[in-house]
Amino acid sequence: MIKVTNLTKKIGDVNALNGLSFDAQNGQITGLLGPNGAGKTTCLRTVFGLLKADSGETEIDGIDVAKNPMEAKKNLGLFPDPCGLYERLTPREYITFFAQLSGLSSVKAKAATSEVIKKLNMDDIADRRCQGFSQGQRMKTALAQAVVHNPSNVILDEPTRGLDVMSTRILRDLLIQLKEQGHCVLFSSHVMQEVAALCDHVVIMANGQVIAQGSVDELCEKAGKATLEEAFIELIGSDEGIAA
Ligand SMILES: Nc1ncnc2c1ncn2[C@@H]1O[C@H](COP(=O)(O)OP(=O)(O)OP(=O)(O)O)[C@@H](O)[C@H]1O
Repeated sequence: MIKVTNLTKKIGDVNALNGLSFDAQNGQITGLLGPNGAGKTTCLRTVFGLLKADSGETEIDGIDVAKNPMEAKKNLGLFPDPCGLYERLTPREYITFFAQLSGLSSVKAKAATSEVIKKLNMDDIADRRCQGFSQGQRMKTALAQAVVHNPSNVILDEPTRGLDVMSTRILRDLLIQLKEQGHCVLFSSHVMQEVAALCDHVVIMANGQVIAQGSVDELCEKAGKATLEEAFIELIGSDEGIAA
């Protein structure tokens, strides 16, 4: 479970986070929606401990990220930019390397890597160098890296940006798999259909604050609209955050 409470973060003159509070539960996919500059990336970076909030708390499974970052991160996987894989490594080498960085011994890292490769149906590419991989193959490798240490929580910042239809479908299926295994999945997106199709809980934010949150149905009901896209526009007061 991920819990952020009253987070504030000023970057330069901008209040990127302005008293942000929400929970993301285990066994659920939670979507962060908001217009450009709403604070989604800043929020996810703070959750991962890459940024330090000025005030407020972030907890991963009850562990305070600011006070106990190493312990908190053991329970957290961050889906990296799939373009940034080490081209000369095979997925098996790459995933094992990150498993060890997460604190697993060499033997346990190898076993965990074999397991995640099987789980994500990657046996056919596991021992090829990443160079030349398709976008879908890159994504699977990146996701395997994020979940190899079996974290209970996974965060993804606009994971389907730039992906083709097939790769997007692969990623969606993987996120549903994680949810069904009881993980807490938190991701940001501008794609309304994706959020509506995948998310159990949606947090709409603007100006570093939560504007509204709930299930897609609850948000539609609150806004008096039939679709999430219309509800978003009504609640935010503009259509700025919707992907073209
Ligand atoms: N390194 C930085 N320097 C200056 N301003 C920053 C920096 N990082 C974030 N900000 C500002 O903080 C605010 C929140 O930015 P953030 O990237 O978190 O928004 P976002 O919701 O992820 O936006 P987008 O949907 O466009 O990716 C914005 O006004 C942004 O310009």
